[in-house]
Amino acid sequence: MSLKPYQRDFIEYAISHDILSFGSFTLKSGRVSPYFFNAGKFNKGSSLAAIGTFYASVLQDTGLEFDVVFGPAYKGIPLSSSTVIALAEKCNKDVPYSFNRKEIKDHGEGGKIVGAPLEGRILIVDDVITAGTAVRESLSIIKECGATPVGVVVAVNRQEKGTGEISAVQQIEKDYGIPVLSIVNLDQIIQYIKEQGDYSEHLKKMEEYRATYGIQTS
Ligand SMILES: O=P(O)(O)OC[C@H]1O[C@H](OP(=O)(O)OP(=O)(O)O)[C@H](O)[C@@H]1O
Repeated sequence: MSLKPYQRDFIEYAISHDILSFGSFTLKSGRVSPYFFNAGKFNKGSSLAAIGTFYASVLQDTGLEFDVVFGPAYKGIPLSSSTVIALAEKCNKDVPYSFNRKEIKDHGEGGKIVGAPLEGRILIVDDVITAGTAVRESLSIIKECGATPVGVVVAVNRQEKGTGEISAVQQIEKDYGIPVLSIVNLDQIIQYIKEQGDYSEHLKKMEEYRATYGIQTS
C-alpha cells in the first residue's frame, strides 16, 4: 500500500517541525516508544493552518459525510477550528463546529458546549487516541444532545494494543460502530522510513516496537 501524497507531506512536515520525533520516549502507558508525536507543537499560525489542511485532506479522501465538527477540549479545539477553516478555504465546504468546556460555565450563555449546536451527523477531530477516554466522553456529550456521531479523525493512529489484543481505536470502532480515520498510522510512518534513506537508523527500533506492541493489521 503506497503512501498518499498528503500522508507523505504530513510526515515530512511533522518531522521537519519536530512534531514527529524519533528517539526514546516513555509514554503514559509505561511503554518506551521509539517515536513520539507531539501535537502541542502545532503552535504557530502556519503550522496550525497546515494541520487543518492535512485533516481536510483525509476527510476529502475518505468521503465521510458529516454536518458538524466537534473538538474535545483542549487540544481538539484548535485542531477542529483549523480543520473547518481548511474545509471552507480548500474544499468549499462551510461546516459548523463546536467544542466542549472542561469546566461548566454558569453565567453568560452558560453551558458546556461552545459554538454550533450539536445537531445531525457529528465528526470528532482530535490529535490522538490513547486509552480512548476523551473520545468516549465526546461521544456521550454528542449523544446527550441527541446528535449522531459518524466518525473520529486523529492525526496519528499508533496501532498499538491496549489492555487486550486490540487497540483503543479498534475498541471504539467496535463499541460505537463508527470509523476512526487518521492522517497516518504506524505502518505508514514505518513505510515512509523505509522509502527514505534519511531515517533508516530508526527502522529497526520502529519495527521491534511494532512487533512487540502492534495490533494485527492485514
Ligand atoms: O484516549 P485518551 O486516553 O483520552 O488520550 C487522548 C487524549 O488525551 C489528550 O488530551 P487530554 O485529555 O490530556 O487533554 P488536553 O487536550 O487538555 O491536553 C489528547 O489530546 C486526547 O484528547
